[in-house]
Amino acid sequence: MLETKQLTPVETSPIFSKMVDNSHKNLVFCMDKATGLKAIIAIHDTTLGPAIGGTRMWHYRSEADALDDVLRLSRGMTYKSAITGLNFGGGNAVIIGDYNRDKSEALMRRFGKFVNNLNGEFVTAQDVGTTLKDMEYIRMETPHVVGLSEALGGSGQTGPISAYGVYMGIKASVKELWGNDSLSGKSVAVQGIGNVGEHLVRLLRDEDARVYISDLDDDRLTAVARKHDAIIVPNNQIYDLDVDIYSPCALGATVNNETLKRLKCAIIAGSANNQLQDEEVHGQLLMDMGILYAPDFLINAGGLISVYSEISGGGKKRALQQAENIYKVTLDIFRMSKREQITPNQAALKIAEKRIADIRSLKANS
Ligand SMILES: NC(=O)c1ccc[n+]([C@@H]2O[C@H](COP(=O)([O-])OP(=O)(O)OC[C@H]3O[C@@H](n4cnc5c(N)ncnc54)[C@H](O)[C@@H]3O)[C@@H](O)[C@H]2O)c1
Repeated sequence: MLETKQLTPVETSPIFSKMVDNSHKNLVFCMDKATGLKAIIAIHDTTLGPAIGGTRMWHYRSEADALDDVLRLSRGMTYKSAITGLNFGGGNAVIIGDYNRDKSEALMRRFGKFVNNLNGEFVTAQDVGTTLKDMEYIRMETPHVVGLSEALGGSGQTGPISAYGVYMGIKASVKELWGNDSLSGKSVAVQGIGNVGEHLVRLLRDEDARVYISDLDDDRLTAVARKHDAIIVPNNQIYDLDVDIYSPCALGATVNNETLKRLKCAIIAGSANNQLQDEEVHGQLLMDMGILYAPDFLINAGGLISVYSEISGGGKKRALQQAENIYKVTLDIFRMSKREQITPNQAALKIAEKRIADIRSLKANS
């Protein structure tokens, strides 16, 4: 008789448990010694369509941080598409490295080959640390890239339309709190004046809001302050300002235990993905503190709307109309949040998850 040997249980890998936690579908690790490429592609959900998401290049403190970022970003993309009514799933990619020092044509093209191997299950676009030029390099290796320059038939920079969507979300939040949506005389702290932030500053200043700005790039700060008559504040003081609105437009997780002790605003509404360090904990804390939070994945969907128009052929006018609709959806979310006594983030997730579940069952039964 064969002796059966008892196998010792395999220690649970933090990678797999992290995938299980948020039901991720696929995770691809991309490595190329010749170009120094180290990247991770995460596919969260493809119920509504191919997983779409940016490729971010960032000097992460650790590979674990990069993994956490890509898992959170890809999940956010699923809900962003779902709540905006687009037929995309959610995915994202991160390239680990300093975009000023480590980027090259060969590295981006090698990354493009990894994207191509996924046969269209993942479609990528520009994000923090990548440019339209990088998208052109990726396009040399795969058709599964959007947000190309207008000269190449793409929809061009997504910053302006993303900023417009965020502006709509801010106006809806102001209407919810103060009964009318005028920004004249309102004070806004914009953290990060990059592609989205600068356009947002312009829209806010056009409506006569008082705008404070911070960024890591001093030259850019001076130029934007001069161009739009905005007030520069040192990075570490942005959370202490006595303003009506805090608008995070740099990186995520800036709403956390530390900053919540300092923030004095009535509204948080910005473009950065994953602004709440912990959705449940900090979403609830904001509600308890009486700070109105406009869900990031809802109001920053302008860029996605823009690249969707590139694929669907909807055109700029249609994309602008869809971005304008963020105003109405944001107000609907606030109403649902009040009615059901849940946070605005939970309300937005509930609507997005319902759409995904409905379409999943429609597909299963057809
Ligand atoms: N570009 C889009 O269409 C789009 C769409 C949706 C969401 N977003 C998100 O919005 C945010 C901004 O996007 P972007 O395209 O403007 O990026 P960007 O790289 O052009 O600009 C980001 C800016 O933030 C600054 N910054 C970084 N860390 C900072 C800090 N700690 N304090 C102050 N400033 C800091 C950078 O110096 C840079 O100027 C990102 O989180 C991005 O994921 C962008």
